Amino acid sequence: MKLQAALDTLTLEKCEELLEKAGNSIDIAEVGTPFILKEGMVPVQALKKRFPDILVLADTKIMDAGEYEAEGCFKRGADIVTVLGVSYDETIEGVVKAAKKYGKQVMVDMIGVKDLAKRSEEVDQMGVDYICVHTAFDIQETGQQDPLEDLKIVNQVIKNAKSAVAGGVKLQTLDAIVQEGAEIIVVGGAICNAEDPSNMAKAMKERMI
Ligand SMILES: O=C([C@H](O)CO)[C@H](O)[C@H](O)COP(=O)(O)O
Repeated sequence: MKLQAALDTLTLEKCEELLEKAGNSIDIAEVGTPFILKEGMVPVQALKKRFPDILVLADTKIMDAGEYEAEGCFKRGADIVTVLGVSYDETIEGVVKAAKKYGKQVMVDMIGVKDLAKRSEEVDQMGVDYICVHTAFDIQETGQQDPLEDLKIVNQVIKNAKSAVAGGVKLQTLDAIVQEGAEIIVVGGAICNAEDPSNMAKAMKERMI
């Protein structure tokens, strides 16, 4: 079970400080979508160079030119890229093609997917590595989506890919997710906004088996 720290709001300097202090607990450093929108691929390149042993995920949320866009990320050091589950099959297949070319990995972000079971079954046939249920930041407070329930749906239908979960995961909600099982647990705000981010990352990783 891997801990993925979603780096959405910290400066590159703060991200490096976090990985320096808690790198043993963080399996995957996610350069989050807001970070990429602000800085492009610069943090992906910088983190990969400084922490070659930590997997770097570029949270690009690709949904248009799959192969072309993914290739640009892999060339710049990303180990994993994200593509949206609501994309056309051709886009997801293009990302998979690029990943195979570079020996890298693909995470499909199921944010906004209406029929999670059906789409997960479809995506599971496309050679992707991870299928990630994701409660969008903008609906986390509404209570209309439960990451744990979504994870159960995906775990029931996948045969090839591994599951991942993202969106509002906190120390208090971690144990139930760990019990259900997911290959990757993505945590953003609960780590980055903690009083001591490195201690929080360590505490969360300790609870993951
Ligand atoms: O992908 C993310 C979000 O859409 C911002 O782009 C986050 O990295 C992901 O949701 C995890 O963050 P938290 O919800 O803060 O744990």
